Formats: sequence, C-alpha cells, structure tokens
Amino acid sequence: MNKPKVELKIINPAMAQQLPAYATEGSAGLDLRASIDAPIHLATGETQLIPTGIAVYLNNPQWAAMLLPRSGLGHKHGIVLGNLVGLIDSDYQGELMVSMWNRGTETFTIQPFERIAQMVIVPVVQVDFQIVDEFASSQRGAGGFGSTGKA
Ligand SMILES: O=c1ccn([C@H]2C[C@H](O)[C@@H](COP(=O)(O)OP(=O)(O)OP(=O)(O)O)O2)c(=O)[nH]1
Ligand SMILES: [Mg+2]
Repeated sequence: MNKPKVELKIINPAMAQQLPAYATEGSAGLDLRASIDAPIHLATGETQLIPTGIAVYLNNPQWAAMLLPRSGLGHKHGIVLGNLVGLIDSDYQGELMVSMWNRGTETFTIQPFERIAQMVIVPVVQVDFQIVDEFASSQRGAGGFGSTGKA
C-alpha cells in the first residue's frame, strides 16, 4: 500500500536500528521504544516521562498522532499512560515523550529499547464555530449519561 510520508528525526542514534514500524500489514499502531541507557524502575503509583529518541513532524492539520498503552503492558502489569492518552499535534517537532504510569501492584522495570507504548496516526477535522441561540431539534436532544436506558 502506498502510505503517506511523514518526516521522522532520529534524536538518539541508538534508535536508528529500531524505528517504529507496523508489525503486520493490518496494524494500526506503531510501537514506540524507551530511549534510555539503563533500566528504569517504576514503583507502584509512580509516573515517569520516558523519551523515545525520535521526533515526527506530521505537518498537516488534518492529522494527529495518539499515544496509547500497549495492551499487554496495561493488562498484565498495570503499565498505562500518565495522561491516559497522548495527543501529538501536527506542528509538534520535539521528541516524542511517553508518560508511563504504574497503576499496578508491583514495581515494573522498563528496559532500554523496550516497546513502551503505541502511536496511531489519526485524521482530524478542524472546525470554525458558528454561534447560534438554538439548535435545530435532534432525536437525542440534551439527553446523555444513560438517558437511553441500560439494557
Ligand atoms: O504523551 C504525550 C503528549 C504530548 N506530547 C507532546 C506533543 C504534543 O503536541 C505536545 C503538547 O501536548 P498537549 O497539548 O497534550 O499538552 P499541554 O499540556 O496542553 O501542553 P501545551 O501547552 O504545550 O499544548 O506535547 C508528547 O510528546 N507525548
Ligand atoms: Mg495543548
């Protein structure tokens, strides 16, 4: 498949051999690795900002990147993101950083170059707001938070 090009800058030369790549043809996420030279011990409840050694410049307001936990780390070890989801703006040019939060019950050791999170490139719609006094009626109206019932 012909994929759109995105500029990537290698900040830590050691990452050059292990750049993010789709693991399978159908993968949505690109795994990001820890750019650290020694293991980091993340105690229960602790959060640390981990560098990835790379930067990407999406350079298109109709795109963004989202950083998400890896399912295995989150489910088995309680390792998720301190900001729950990371949002990368299309004009951000700095190093991609991953906030790692140990919400589990045991200290977790992050190894150098370990895959710590995944990045998904997503389409974005930027809008202009048009101020109105009333909305045209809709089926839902202002009902939310379970207003359609439970079952
Ligand atoms: O998990 C993350 C989240 C954000 N960023 C970078 C890219 C993003 O474009 C920038 C700003 O993120 P965000 O807008 O979510 O943070 P903020 O607290 O609103 O900071 P700012 O005032 O810089 O917008 O930080 C990361 O590297 N990792
Ligand atoms: Mg912001």
